[in-house]
Amino acid sequence: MLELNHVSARYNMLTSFVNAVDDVNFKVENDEIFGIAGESGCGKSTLLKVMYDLLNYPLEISGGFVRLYKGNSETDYVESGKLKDCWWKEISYVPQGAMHVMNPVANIENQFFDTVSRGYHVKMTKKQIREKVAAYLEDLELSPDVLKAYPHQLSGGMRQRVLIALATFLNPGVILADEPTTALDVVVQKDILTMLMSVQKRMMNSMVIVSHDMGVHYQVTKRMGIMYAGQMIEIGPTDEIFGNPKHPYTKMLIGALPKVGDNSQKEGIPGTPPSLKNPPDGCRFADRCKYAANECRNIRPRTVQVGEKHFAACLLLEQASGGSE
Ligand SMILES: Nc1ncnc2c1ncn2[C@@H]1O[C@H](COP(=O)(O)OP(=O)(O)OP(=O)(O)O)[C@@H](O)[C@H]1O
Repeated sequence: MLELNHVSARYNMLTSFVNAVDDVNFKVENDEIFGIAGESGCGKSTLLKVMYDLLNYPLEISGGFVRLYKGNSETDYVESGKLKDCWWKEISYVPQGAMHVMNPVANIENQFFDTVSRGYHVKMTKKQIREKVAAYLEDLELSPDVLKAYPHQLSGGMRQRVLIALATFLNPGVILADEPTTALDVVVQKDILTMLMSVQKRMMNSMVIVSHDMGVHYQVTKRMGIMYAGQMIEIGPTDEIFGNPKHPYTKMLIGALPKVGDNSQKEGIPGTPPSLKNPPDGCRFADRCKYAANECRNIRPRTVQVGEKHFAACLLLEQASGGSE
């Protein structure tokens, strides 16, 4: 299980800050696929990096923490700053762009040797590792022949599958995947999503998928969060987000999706999100929201419960509910 406790993060540009993640608070349960959606630049990838403790300059945590629980324990955990010790074995990360993250001069077998040496503290011979890796690849319906290949010799889809195999080989409790299907054609996308789902089903771990593609969330995730301008503005079961969205932004996002048999003209969302260098004090969506009242521009909305396991941050919903978090 992974818990985010009022997490804020920013890029330190020396003369200013880009406040890419603002006060994000949620848990990813064991044995679930959780999705994070939102338009480009809203902070999805930054949030995933913070969840993995991949805090390279200029990115820094400016508030809160991430807590990674080991196995099913509620008392054995590690927090931001220490998560690196758990990389590969307890938590792993499939970054965007499989080509760029693999070592171009190492064949896939050597990349597996590397992974094992970073994640396992017990000694295994190369022969033992080779056998284990080959068996794992076969389980994932990947030919062990890929082990001899270099990344540039594989297709985009195959590289992504190998990356997922690498990230999941040591059976981590949490897997984070950033835009795992971007830049792949639809048939390959389907293969990748099927692979992720089958890995999760087998390991029964927590998986977090970041994607701007709502179709990916609809097909794969059980619960999801919608980000807007660095904040998590709605979170709930995926079928509720699609069937009964509450936040005006989510409503517009879902309303803009094409549906089979619906020939009506779809409306885009007018305007652009605010700058994250100097975001407004009130609701960050107010300038684009057709329901916004004057006070929405001044008062920061609190997160309120709007259904079973369903939460949204909107002043109008807060007023309607009486305002409990
Ligand atoms: N290295 C960086 N230095 C400064 N600002 C950055 C850096 N990386 C990202 N940002 C800014 O942080 C904000 C959030 O970016 P992020 O990449 O997390 O968004 P995203 O939702 O993942 O977008 P996309 O889907 O386009 O990747 C954006 O305003 C972006 O310009």
